[in-house]
Amino acid sequence: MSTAQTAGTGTARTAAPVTVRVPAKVNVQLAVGGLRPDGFHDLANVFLAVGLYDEITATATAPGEGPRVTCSGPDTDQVPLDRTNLAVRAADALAARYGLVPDVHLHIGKEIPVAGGMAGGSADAAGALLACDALWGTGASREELLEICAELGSDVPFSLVGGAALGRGRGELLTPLEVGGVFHWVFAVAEGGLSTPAVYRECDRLREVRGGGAGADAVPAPEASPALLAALRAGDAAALAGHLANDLQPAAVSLLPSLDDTLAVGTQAGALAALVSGSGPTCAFLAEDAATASDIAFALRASGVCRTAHTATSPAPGATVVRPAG
Ligand SMILES: C[C@](O)(CO)[C@H](O)COP(=O)(O)OP(=O)(O)OC[C@H]1O[C@@H](n2ccc(N)nc2=O)[C@H](O)[C@@H]1O
Ligand SMILES: Nc1ncnc2c1ncn2[C@@H]1O[C@H](COP(=O)(O)OP(=O)(O)OP(=O)(O)O)[C@@H](O)[C@H]1O
Repeated sequence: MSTAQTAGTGTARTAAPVTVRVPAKVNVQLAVGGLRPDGFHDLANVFLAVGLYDEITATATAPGEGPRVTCSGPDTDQVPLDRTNLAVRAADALAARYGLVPDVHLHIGKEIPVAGGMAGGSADAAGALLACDALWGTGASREELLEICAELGSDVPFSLVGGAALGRGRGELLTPLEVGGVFHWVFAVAEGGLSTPAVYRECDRLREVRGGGAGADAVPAPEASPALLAALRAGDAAALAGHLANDLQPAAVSLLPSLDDTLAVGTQAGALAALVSGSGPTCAFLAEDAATASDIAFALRASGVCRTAHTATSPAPGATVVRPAG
């Protein structure tokens, strides 16, 4: 047992470490509208949580020590271990709201690719928020947690709620969606990452070039596809395959043209459909069943077009406390 000191009240409590598991996401539809004055784009963002997880463990440290973060997993060297880490920013934000000193060690067990378009940093932020809330006994409401999530990043609210949801605004305003079955996926992880702002900038640049300089006014308001939402509701993989769409895909491919080869290999190996996940460079392949997903992952690994490939199913639950068991 360790001791947490809350600066706001000056009282010491004993608290066991808290571990939270948080899923990755794939955007089954990402409709990108025009550039807003605040630098974000209006979206119709259909999020689906997938069963690839980061685990965030929050442990109380000595009073006055401040936050500390460590990370384990294949991409550890690309994760910042200072106050810019999104998990630390989440702990800082919760502590600031409740007048506490964030004396906490956050350990990230990382499975989600870094800068891969699967909301890995966002997952860590949502996980750290929930873990610190439990560790410190702050008892923040769901609404308060969602508000802090939205301040931390556009994808962070979805990492907290999981399942499937339509994200409006810059992606932070969520409406839960019904999912009628299990979907089987393969994710091809690229060597290196892509910067999300750079991919949005490239999307704007391509639109300018292809629209003959017509600008943001020519971009239609983003709308979720009713046929795609119906396919999700029905749990119908073949129908969903026909409606997967990502407006950021041309930009990601423009920045990393080898993604076309990755998409082709997975498609030839039997995927129902292939697309870039969010801002990329991870490529997502929808498969008919678990056996086909394994075959596609094997073909992708053997081809050398990606660093590795994972299979996973969706939907997956949002951020969940796994230790201490509830
Ligand atoms: C590509 C997606 O992953 C799809 O879910 C998200 O839209 C990105 O969400 P995120 O990584 O949480 O992004 P944020 O941390 O909120 O924003 C990072 C940067 O991405 C760009 N950005 C992000 C969201 C949005 N709706 N429009 C944007 O243009 C902006 O340049 C912003 O400064
Ligand atoms: N806990 C964290 N895990 C990973 N990256 C982090 C974390 N905190 C900060 N970062 C920084 O954020 C950048 C983006 O990482 P992240 O894994 O969130 O990208 P992403 O999955 O493409 O994001 P999204 O899909 O939400 O656009 C990294 O390059 C890294 O510098």
